Amino acid sequence: MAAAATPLVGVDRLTRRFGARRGIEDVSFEIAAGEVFGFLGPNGAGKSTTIRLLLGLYRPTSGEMRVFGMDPLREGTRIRARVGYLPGELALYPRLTGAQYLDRFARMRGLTDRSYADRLVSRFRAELDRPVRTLSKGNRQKLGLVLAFMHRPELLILDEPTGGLDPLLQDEFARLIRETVEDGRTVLLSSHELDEVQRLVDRLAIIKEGRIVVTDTVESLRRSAPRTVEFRFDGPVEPARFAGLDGVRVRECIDGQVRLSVTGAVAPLLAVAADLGAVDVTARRADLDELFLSYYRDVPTAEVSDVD
Ligand SMILES: Nc1ncnc2c1ncn2[C@@H]1O[C@H](COP(=O)(O)OP(=O)(O)OP(=O)(O)O)[C@@H](O)[C@H]1O
Repeated sequence: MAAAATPLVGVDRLTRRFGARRGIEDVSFEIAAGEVFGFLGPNGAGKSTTIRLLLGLYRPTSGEMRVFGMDPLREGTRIRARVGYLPGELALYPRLTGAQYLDRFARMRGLTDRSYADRLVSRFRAELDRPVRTLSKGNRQKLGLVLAFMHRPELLILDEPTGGLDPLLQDEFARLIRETVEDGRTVLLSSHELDEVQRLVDRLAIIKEGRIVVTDTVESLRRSAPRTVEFRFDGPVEPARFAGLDGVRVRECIDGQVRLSVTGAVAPLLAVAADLGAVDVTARRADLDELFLSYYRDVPTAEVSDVD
């Protein structure tokens, strides 16, 4: 999906250093209204730092950013009033109960109609009666989600949202995300888990060591992701016959069994296989795992080692 003329979130060459330490470097992306945008990267890549900058909680070293057309540094309070934020590390006062949290957040946000909040509580089976210090990680996360969504904010910023949720609640969360965008609202979802991101988002940026390495739609990334193709022959074959083909990488060649990673056209490959007398073929649907790992490992896709 192309970003709208005025993106809801716009980040341009944003850099934040912590003394000599890297935070993020030259990060640029845009999020259009109504989009679910994924921010994917390994631990320490810079996801939380970017989010904190967008919320006006950190001052950038250099670069530009806008949220709802406003500058987070000067108008952070106004921005935060329109955002539902689930931090990666949910810091809650240990003695307060979930119910007390809900009351406080409702008052702070001037929320008089609590019916949506109540529905969220029952959907996520959030425990409201116990002090939060006695809650498990998953139960704290459920409370955090209710607090982030309860006032139907225009923009949800969710840092590692499904950590600790069981599979049923992860499905419930996926439904909530879909409803949120059907409602015309926008979601920025940060995660280090590809599965979580590819299931939920339209477009994503992969960040590594503080820099964006790719920004694209999940659909287009999937199209460019390598497929695994395996051929079986009656006897040993020469792998060089395959290795010379464009977009083909030989991952394994043992006796008559050849396993390949294929990103290019398949016709030349099938011609070689037919010429060598292939007796069987299996092909696996392209998934993002190998592509994703290639970005994580910082080697070109064609050089990725076996990930199976
Ligand atoms: N307040 C800080 N002081 C010093 N360094 C910091 C601070 N906050 C972040 N960093 C550094 O910035 C880099 C990016 O960290 P960040 O927390 O943004 O990563 P992340 O992608 O959110 O990781 P994770 O998935 O583990 O939460 C790291 O090298 C981290 O050590």
